[in-house]
Amino acid sequence: MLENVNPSKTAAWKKLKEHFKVMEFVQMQDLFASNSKRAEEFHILWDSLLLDFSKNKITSETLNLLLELAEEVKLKEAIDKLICGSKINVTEDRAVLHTAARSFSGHKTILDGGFCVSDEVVKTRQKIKDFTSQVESGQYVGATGKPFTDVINIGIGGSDLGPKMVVEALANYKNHLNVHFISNIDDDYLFPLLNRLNPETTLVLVVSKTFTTQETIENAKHIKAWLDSQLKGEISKHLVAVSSAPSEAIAFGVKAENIFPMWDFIGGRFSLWSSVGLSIALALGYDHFEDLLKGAYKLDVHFQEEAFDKNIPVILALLSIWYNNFYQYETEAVVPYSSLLKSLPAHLQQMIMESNGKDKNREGIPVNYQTGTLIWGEVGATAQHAFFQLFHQGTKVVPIDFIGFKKPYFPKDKTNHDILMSNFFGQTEALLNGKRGSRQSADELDMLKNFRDFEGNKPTNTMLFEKLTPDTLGKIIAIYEHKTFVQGIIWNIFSFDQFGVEYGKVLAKNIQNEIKTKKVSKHDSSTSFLLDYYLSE
Ligand SMILES: O=P(O)(O)OC[C@H]1O[C@](O)(CO)[C@@H](O)[C@@H]1O
Repeated sequence: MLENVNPSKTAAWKKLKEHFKVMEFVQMQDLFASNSKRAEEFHILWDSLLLDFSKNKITSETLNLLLELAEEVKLKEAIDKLICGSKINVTEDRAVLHTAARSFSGHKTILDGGFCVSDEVVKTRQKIKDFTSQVESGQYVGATGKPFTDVINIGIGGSDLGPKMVVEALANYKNHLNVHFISNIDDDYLFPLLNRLNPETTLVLVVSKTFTTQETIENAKHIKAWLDSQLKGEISKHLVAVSSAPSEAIAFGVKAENIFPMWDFIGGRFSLWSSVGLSIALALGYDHFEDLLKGAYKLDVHFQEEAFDKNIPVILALLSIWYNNFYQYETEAVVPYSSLLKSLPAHLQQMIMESNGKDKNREGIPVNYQTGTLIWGEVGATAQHAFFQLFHQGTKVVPIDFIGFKKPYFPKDKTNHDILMSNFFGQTEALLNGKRGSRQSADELDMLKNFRDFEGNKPTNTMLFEKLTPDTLGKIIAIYEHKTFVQGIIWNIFSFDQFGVEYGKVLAKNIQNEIKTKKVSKHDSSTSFLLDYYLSE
């Protein structure tokens, strides 16, 4: 069990509140002016990742108090409990072991009842490896004997966002298999895709932990019917399931040997490291999938062993707490300077907001402080030309994570990469320093200067990696997973359930029946009004 500590009652929180009164109007430019070694003081260099967090509204006192808070909420004990497989997902009575799915420590994690997670992980990795190499090599073929060229991954939420993001991000590592992702129920997307594909050479992965998620199952039924109508022969060769409900998958028509396990100790939004990552292995080849896992594993070791003041996820989480709970900034942005990472913000949205969007503490009592960061973003430099204006001159402050790479994938000519990265550095500089004395000519109106000048003082973290590789991407994702975990611990909430979104699914099912029978039962007057209008001819 996790300790139950109300963060707002801790000594550190009280001291942080007092300290905030001093810091609230401090200008970061002044902090830099008074300390020429600020960047040296506030950075972490680990495994060729440089995190510069000096452009934040902190002093060493702020950091020490935040670290005190981490101690008071017993963060170290919580991390150990996470990694060793304690049942910290209390509301669902489960352990939380996504780290075990990417562990290479050789350490055996045994659950109550004697189930050896590590043996199961090793067995599953081998199954993924064997299947992937058979499909890649053309040894495993479809109903008409042809090798596969395309793979459709049907899944939603964690069964889609993570794998899709990784496959896109590592496009330069791809093999000849084209992997397509279907998540929404949307014929306008599904039909054109199926029209483009040849059923003879299309492999279908139905990825659903529960095997009951409506969007996934309806899409799967539709695609199965498409295979059935177009192919003569054994269409089960085209069907693979990733699920913790094998009997449902078999009832659907998947052969037992084509079912890959999902375990209840890995939440959907943390599952890309497990069989849910089968689409990743198929798209990139197993070895690259394993490199991704190894990158995340290295970060796990860093997270568990490094002192908190040099611990990347811990520092990022503490800064986020500082802004969320003291400055009361409501959102955070993540801006990766690589077009390949365009789906990273969407993956992080599910991972962070489904985890920490909770208003009750671990005793079930409403919290009296803010939880759950709102996260959003887009790739740089595109984002600069979309919403950065508000970052620079808006009334809202949005702390931003800048993620960049020293080298591009194709290193021959760095010209464009250098331009991209000049923007990366230039933006954080402008956000820090703002702009003063903008009058362009002697006779220009003083008034115009007011519009061109801006004060800066906008916080950013800069994460500079060597290159976007599977190993690097594994680290990036794991950093945010652990940052999310740390925040959940500090906020004293349960980060691994999702009852709200599950209830939404139930209501949708009821309404679907009403639409089918055209009989609207009792809802609030707005919902009834809308349904009546929807059903009217
Ligand atoms: O894998 P499943 O069971 O189909 O669930 C898909 C997604 O639905 C959710 O339960 C809610 O969106 C997520 O947590 C999960 O990733």
